[in-house]
Amino acid sequence: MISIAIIYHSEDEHTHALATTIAEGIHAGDAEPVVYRITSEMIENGRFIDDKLFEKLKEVDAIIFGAPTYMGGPSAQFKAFADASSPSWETQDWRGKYAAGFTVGTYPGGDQPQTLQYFQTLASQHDMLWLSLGRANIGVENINPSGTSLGVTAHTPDDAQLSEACLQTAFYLGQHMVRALKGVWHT
Ligand SMILES: Cc1cc2nc3c(=O)[nH]c(=O)nc-3n(C[C@H](O)[C@H](O)[C@H](O)COP(=O)(O)O)c2cc1C
Repeated sequence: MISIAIIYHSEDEHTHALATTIAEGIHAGDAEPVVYRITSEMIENGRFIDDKLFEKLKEVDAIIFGAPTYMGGPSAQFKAFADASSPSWETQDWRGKYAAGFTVGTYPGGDQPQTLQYFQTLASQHDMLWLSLGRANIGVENINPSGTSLGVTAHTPDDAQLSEACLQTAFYLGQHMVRALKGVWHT
């Protein structure tokens, strides 16, 4: 069975809600999500350490990265994970796997695409294949309201719940990744 890792950090549950919804989209496509939440407690002296995670990531077919946007980039907790992927980079363990990303910020123009650009750079360092959303709204209503092609962006004015459109975009990404891995593209 196709397995897709979702590796993310979330403090206040918004990124977590997107991760959960992406996992539902993966399930709906008849594939297995491997969901892993990075927490601050996993980081000691600035270093994220979990050798078992990196062993597991060798086996999955794709990795989807997620983090809140903090000061125009991914949160430090996510960055600690990314830095800890350096040994996997040395041996190019993730080469040829698909990658994608999602993020949340307070403001509609809160620099969320910068976070996605960082994820894309991380994926490129690992020689992964970036899965964009393209024009994800073709034939599908009420998704990707920001029109961001790099991945899923959401915003949470006044710390409110995520909009239905943001959640549907996350669900779409999960399904989209499964379709990409099966080589069956949405029209
Ligand atoms: C240190 C810090 C920096 C932040 N920087 C940004 C930012 O650059 N742009 C933005 O739109 N929101 C920013 N936010 C808001 C968070 O992205 C927002 O609260 C998000 O929902 C947090 O995700 P979470 O609920 O998964 O923890 C920042 C929040 C914190 C705590």
